[in-house]
Amino acid sequence: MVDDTSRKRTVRGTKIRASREQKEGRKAKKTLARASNADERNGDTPLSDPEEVVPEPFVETDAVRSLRGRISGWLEADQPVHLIGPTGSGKTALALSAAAERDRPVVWLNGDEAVDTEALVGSHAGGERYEEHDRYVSGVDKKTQIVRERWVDNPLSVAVREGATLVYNEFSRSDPAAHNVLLSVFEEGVLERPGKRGEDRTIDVHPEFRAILTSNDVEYAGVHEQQDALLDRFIGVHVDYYDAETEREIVGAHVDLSADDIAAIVETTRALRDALEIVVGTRAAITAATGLAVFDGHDGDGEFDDETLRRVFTDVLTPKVAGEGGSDIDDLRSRVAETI
Ligand SMILES: Nc1ncnc2c1ncn2[C@@H]1O[C@H](COP(=O)(O)OP(=O)(O)OP(=O)(O)O)[C@@H](O)[C@H]1O
Repeated sequence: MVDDTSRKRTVRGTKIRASREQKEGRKAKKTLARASNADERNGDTPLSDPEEVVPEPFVETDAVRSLRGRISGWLEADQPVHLIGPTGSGKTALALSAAAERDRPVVWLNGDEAVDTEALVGSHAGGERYEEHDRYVSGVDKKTQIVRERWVDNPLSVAVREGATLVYNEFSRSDPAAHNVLLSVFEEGVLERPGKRGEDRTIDVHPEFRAILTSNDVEYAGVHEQQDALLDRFIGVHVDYYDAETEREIVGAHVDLSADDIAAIVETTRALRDALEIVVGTRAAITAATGLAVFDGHDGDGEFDDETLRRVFTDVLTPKVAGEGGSDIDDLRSRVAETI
């Protein structure tokens, strides 16, 4: 019977070549380590394939194609594009369609009060303690304690590094101070990661990185005014409501109603848009159509009766005035009734 102690001694004294299995194992471990580093760096930021972000449905009329052509042209000219327009006019759908046209991954970011520099760029996710065991030579177990600072990149860093198209929706809802890091991205092609320690504190902007930002017109409540120095670096494309034909096609693509019904809904939407001070976007037309498809309410001639149209449009638009007192809702009801 072989004495265990002596076997260890013998083995320790012999130079052992790593077996093929050991080599394969180490290679696999390295691959895994690389993959998990990438996941870690990307944090929760998904990199979408361009075809995944195509809005569904997406209607392309001359008006839509012309706007998207302008956006795509400016992106090709390496200019960040800022889509500005009223709520529900189609900015997000256009931004995603233009992003999908580029054959690059897409990173999505939603602006709001909570977005600060860290949320854009990344942060330390705490220290991670792990033990490294060296069992290369059987019988020898060398342990080393390593504490590694984990840094997790957020959407801007991921997009800049990967050469993605960043779609930054409702950009003007975020605190303008958070956007200081954007200046050097667009001006010098460098992203600084404040808070990051070590040599890779900055990232060189990938040549294929592009940004499409969307904002409601600045007069809308709750929107911060962004610094001029930054706005100056964007191309501004105004996205107004589409022409009636495009709106009809859009509403018809979303809701299964007859062409006559869709035409009546779009005509009513556009009349209310002109008559009321509140924003009556294409989204409102789609929502009204969704309701009308359920409530029906056709008269003897097969047309929507006015009373049903009034009720549905009042319900759709009430959230825009609710909270400002009951009299505003009464006012809305009578203005809708006058228009329809
Ligand atoms: N070309 C299009 N084809 C199909 N649907 C569209 C198109 N453009 C806009 N829409 C639809 O119209 C509605 C409003 O569009 P979107 O959300 O893009 O507007 P927005 O201007 O980004 O709105 P908000 O300012 O509220 O974010 C959505 O339901 C969207 O799907």
